[in-house]
Amino acid sequence: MKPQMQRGSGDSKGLFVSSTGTGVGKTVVTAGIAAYLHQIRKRKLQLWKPVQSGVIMGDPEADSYRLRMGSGMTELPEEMLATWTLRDPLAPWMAFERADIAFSFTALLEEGRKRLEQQAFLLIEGAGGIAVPFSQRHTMADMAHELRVPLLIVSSPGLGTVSHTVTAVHYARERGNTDIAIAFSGPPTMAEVKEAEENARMIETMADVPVLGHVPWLPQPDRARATESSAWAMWQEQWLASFTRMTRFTQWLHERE
Ligand SMILES: Nc1ncnc2c1ncn2[C@@H]1O[C@H](COP(=O)(O)OP(=O)(O)OP(=O)(O)O)[C@@H](O)[C@H]1O
Ligand SMILES: C[C@H](N)[C@H](N)CCCCCC(=O)O
Ligand SMILES: [Mg+2]
Repeated sequence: MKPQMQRGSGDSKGLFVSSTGTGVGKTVVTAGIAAYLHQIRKRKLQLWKPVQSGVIMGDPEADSYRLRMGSGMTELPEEMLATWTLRDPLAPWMAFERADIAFSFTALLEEGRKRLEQQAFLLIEGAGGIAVPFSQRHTMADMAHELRVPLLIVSSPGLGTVSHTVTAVHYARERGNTDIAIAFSGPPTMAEVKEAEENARMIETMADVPVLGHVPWLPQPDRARATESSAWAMWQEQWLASFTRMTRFTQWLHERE
């Protein structure tokens, strides 16, 4: 595997978490990485969801809510976490259009660069998969590239993942990204260990990217318990107990902190 670092200017550090599609596990993985960097590594952190759609602020289903509670960074106001919260559950391009909002990619990048300058590691969760558009011209991959941060693509461990993941990596590269890794997220029922390992090997060989491992399957507190900080504390404790043993993943993170 070629070591390919993609870094912001100066001391800016961050990570863009994307995926092969929507609903694969970006929020769970981003919250889990944040809990690890914040609680175990004691790293100064910022969390950012540039655009979320299909929710309202404060809804326990909103990514901004789940990132804040899942990371344990409850001192962060939820409003700081998400720049745009759009009602319609659509790709940002169409969600902006339907809400009659004139979206500016340049302004979003400016905000990203300011956030990167704040002497804290910036964890960004994209919306949907890697090719999801903010606008006619710009996608999630463009944002990761423009901000010069490494890209983590969350994908499924099971049948179908090889084509989805290899395609996603090729697309990300075509849009300029060089430092790319994969994390599997999915229930144990989705793939036997042997199958997930074989899928990882095919992806690594075909796309020349590291597959950092299969994160724990650990459902977050449901809507009924989403306001209970003890339920989130238990989720973090269980997540960290498993995640800290994923040495390939944690090593990859340490090299980019
Ligand atoms: N590792 C995991 N453990 C437990 N549940 C998971 C895991 N990964 C994904 N899920 C579940 O799968 C669903 C989708 O996950 P998640 O919301 O993290 O996806 P996403 O990629 O962030 O979606 P979006 O594109 O809407 O932002 C959720 O119900 C979530 O709880
Ligand atoms: C509403 C959903 N949860 C996401 N935030 C947006 C997903 C957009 C997916 C667009 C697509 O790939 O077709
Ligand atoms: Mg999400």
